[in-house]
Amino acid sequence: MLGVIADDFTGASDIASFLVENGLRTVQMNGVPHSALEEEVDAIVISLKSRSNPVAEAIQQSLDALHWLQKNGATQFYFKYCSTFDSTEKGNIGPVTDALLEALGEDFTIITPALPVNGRTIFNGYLFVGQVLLNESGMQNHPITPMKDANLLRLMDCQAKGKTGLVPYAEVIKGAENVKQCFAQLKQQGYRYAVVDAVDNSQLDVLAQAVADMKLVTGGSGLAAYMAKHQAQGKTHQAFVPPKGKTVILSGSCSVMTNKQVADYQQKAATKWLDVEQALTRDDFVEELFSWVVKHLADQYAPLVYATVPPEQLKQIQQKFGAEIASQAIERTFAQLAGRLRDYGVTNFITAGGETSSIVVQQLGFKGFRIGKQIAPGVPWLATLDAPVYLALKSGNFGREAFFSQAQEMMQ
Ligand SMILES: Nc1ncnc2c1ncn2[C@@H]1O[C@H](COP(=O)(O)OP(=O)(O)O)[C@@H](O)[C@H]1O
Ligand SMILES: O=C(O)[C@@H](O)C(=O)COP(=O)(O)O
Repeated sequence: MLGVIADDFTGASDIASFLVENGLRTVQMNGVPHSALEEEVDAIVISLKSRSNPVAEAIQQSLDALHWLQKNGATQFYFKYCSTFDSTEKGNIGPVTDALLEALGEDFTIITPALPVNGRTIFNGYLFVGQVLLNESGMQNHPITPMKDANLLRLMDCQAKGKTGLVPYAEVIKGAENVKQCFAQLKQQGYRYAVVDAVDNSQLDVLAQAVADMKLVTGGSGLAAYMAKHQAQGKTHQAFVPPKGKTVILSGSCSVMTNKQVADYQQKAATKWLDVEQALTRDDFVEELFSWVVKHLADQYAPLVYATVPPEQLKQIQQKFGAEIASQAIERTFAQLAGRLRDYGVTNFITAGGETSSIVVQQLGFKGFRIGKQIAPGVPWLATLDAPVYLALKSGNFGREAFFSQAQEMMQ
């Protein structure tokens, strides 16, 4: 059984959706569960909010997740992080990978954020988004993890204990046996991690075969899709769509794509900006947002509350209030608002942004999720295991311009 440790909630539903689409019976859990899993499944995904926590906390959460997965029957482990890496030279991917390797008694793994279906590819160890390098893609302006370097070897060398090598494209296309030999050579030369090039899905297919016996694999959801395909051997599962119900959209991502999605939705529905200053200074601000949402719940399209701003405005806000204070105030406001709306009877939540989605789901407190139909690659509908509540957790960069209306048009 495959045990996945995902460093945020959008990332968790992303990988879970690809596992299901490729035939594995999968559940997604909200944090490390307190009891054993009763269902019989092929894969378990644990959603953590560990991407930008202090490193010791991220390690502890990840090890707790590993131990729970081991107790619940997982035999191979996947550390899922963002396809845009979202981890600067001080980030958690290296230290968490080291801790997981150590706990499993292993000394080698791979680094593969590639997700070609969403334009994330790796060539000569550099991560591209579409046709540009990661650090030219808009990710250099990310509010929490500004990516100023696209070289995955350099990023890992700054973060992790060991040395990082490369399996270049020319070697990957020679096939799985050759890739395994490259791993063996790198290991012999004292490397602990291998960045593996992948410019399209066929390299991920090769790589999935090369890592079939690797105890710990790390990467984005692209490789996991092919690992699932090989494990499931042609099985398929029916994915659900959510029923129509009271719906709200909460957007806390400032990515290029989310900015476009908010602009698109402003032409279609009632939208309200979450002003950081008011979030910081007014005790009744959540109540005001709540009343505004309630007023629009019967509209044709659901109301959207958004903190999303373009890079220039983000810079000004961060200079005025401090980046951490601003982001915490926004996350707190979204979490409280989501809680109020759930108590009021809202059943369908669409959230944009990894940190934003994570805090909202943690606040709502459901045990876990079944995985439904994808709205866009990597963004499925989720049904909670505990109540008739449905969520779509959209990674900042995923989906097309009309994502928010498309998600609602799928409801039956
Ligand atoms: N207007 C804003 N000013 C300052 N910080 C913001 C603003 N809007 C969003 N943020 C913060 O930026 C972060 C975005 O991260 P996240 O939700 O993970 O989005 P993404 O998926 O694009 O990475 C959140 O912590 C959020 O609170
Ligand atoms: O791999 C991805 O790109 C996503 O699954 C992901 O990790 C989402 O993170 P955010 O962009 O912070 O939503």
